[in-house]
Amino acid sequence: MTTISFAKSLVNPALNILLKQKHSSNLRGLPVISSVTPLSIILRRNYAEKQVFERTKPHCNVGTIGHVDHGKTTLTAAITKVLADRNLAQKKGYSDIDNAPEERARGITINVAHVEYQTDQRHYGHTDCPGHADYIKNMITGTAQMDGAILVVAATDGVMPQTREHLVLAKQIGIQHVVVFINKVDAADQEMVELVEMEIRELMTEMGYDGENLPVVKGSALCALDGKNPDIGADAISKLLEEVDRFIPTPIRDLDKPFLLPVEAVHSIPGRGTVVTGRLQRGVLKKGTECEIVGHGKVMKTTVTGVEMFHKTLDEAQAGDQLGALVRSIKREQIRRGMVMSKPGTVKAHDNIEAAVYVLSKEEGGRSKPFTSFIQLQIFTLRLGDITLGTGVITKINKELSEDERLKILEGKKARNKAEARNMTYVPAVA
Ligand SMILES: Nc1nc2c(ncn2[C@@H]2O[C@H](COP(=O)(O)OP(=O)(O)OP(=O)(O)O)[C@@H](O)[C@H]2O)c(=O)[nH]1
Ligand SMILES: [Mg+2]
Repeated sequence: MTTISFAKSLVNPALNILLKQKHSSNLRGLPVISSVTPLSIILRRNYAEKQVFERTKPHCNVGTIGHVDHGKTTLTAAITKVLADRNLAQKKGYSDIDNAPEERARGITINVAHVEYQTDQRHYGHTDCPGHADYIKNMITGTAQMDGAILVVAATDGVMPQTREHLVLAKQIGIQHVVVFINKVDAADQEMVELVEMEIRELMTEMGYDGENLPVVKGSALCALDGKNPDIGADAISKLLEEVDRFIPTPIRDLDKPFLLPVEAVHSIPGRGTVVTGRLQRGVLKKGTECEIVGHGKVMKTTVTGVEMFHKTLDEAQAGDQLGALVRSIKREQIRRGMVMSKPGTVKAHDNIEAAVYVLSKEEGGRSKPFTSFIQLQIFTLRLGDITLGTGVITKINKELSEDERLKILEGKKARNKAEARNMTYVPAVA
């Protein structure tokens, strides 16, 4: 762990780095990096037909993570199908979830997608994350919204690079409860499935989870989706959901604190106004509430004139809800990702923070080269207590450089001249 300082960024070179702990805070206008949320598209389409959301069960946010093509989206679709058969969800087809043209063309998930379903116990918001290494920032944003995760591992492949990487990230983000689904058992023999289970339990232990005891469910999302082989299809999905209900606790939400909503996306609804979407991080948000939108050097006062979750209107959103808030007299262009919506006077913007960071090693999907002062980083999700933030530049790394280290930087052509190199400090990627 190394202490470094961040300031506002000018550019966004990609880097996998997670802020773990806040030492002092000073943040202004750090954009929240996030992905397009289909929730907002749903909101746009459905704002007119308003159903009312009734909060009859505790709400929990889960989602699917894992290596590319292991079946996360198929599983998400299968869950909605199995629950739709019990009137607990609206069935979502595979193409309803991966619905961007590029996703369809490439057959991979790029943006996270949010779907909604219920079990007998709870109401769920489910985020389907992309597995492809190129979209890791979307995965991080998606995972940051989860209270627990479903790790999908294909029995045909076993543990693959993003299985490991997603687990490292989930752990760093603070996901304490992971249920494993070994998928594609229709295409693998029994021996292989058992080997994969051993492999994944070992990996989970290595990552600091209770690998021996955590639930591992085996099945085939595709069979469930196609309504075939119920023992590995629908029944396996039901078993998975039972384990999710049992193993992932409903988090205790911070309902008493002033509300705070980091802006994930902003949309304009013709005839209605501007809608801000995101996950309410703390407090409750009611229709008619006065609020401030803070960040990027601005503080704007407005009133929330409507609140929605998964197409339905809400009288009151609670911490943990993935919502859309209609705001009065503010144009879409005035609000950007990176701002937060909060109770007036409770949040101040800063442009400097000091933080302890955990830097992913090359093996964990991070970089192999050292960081230098003034390097500009993209920090996909920063969890500073309650705040989720975005991009930054390291202005100072509090570690002295040895002569060798300085030379290494020079060789790496990070410094423009020797004088610059002498003033640089650097931190090696640590495991
Ligand atoms: N045989 C078999 N194939 C499956 C199963 N589940 C998914 N697949 C296939 O595996 C491929 C990838 O499935 P996806 O659901 O797109 O995988 P993904 O993990 O969402 O992929 P990314 O989001 O791009 O990382 C598709 O061709 C699916 O039809 C299964 O249970 N059995
Ligand atoms: Mg997918």
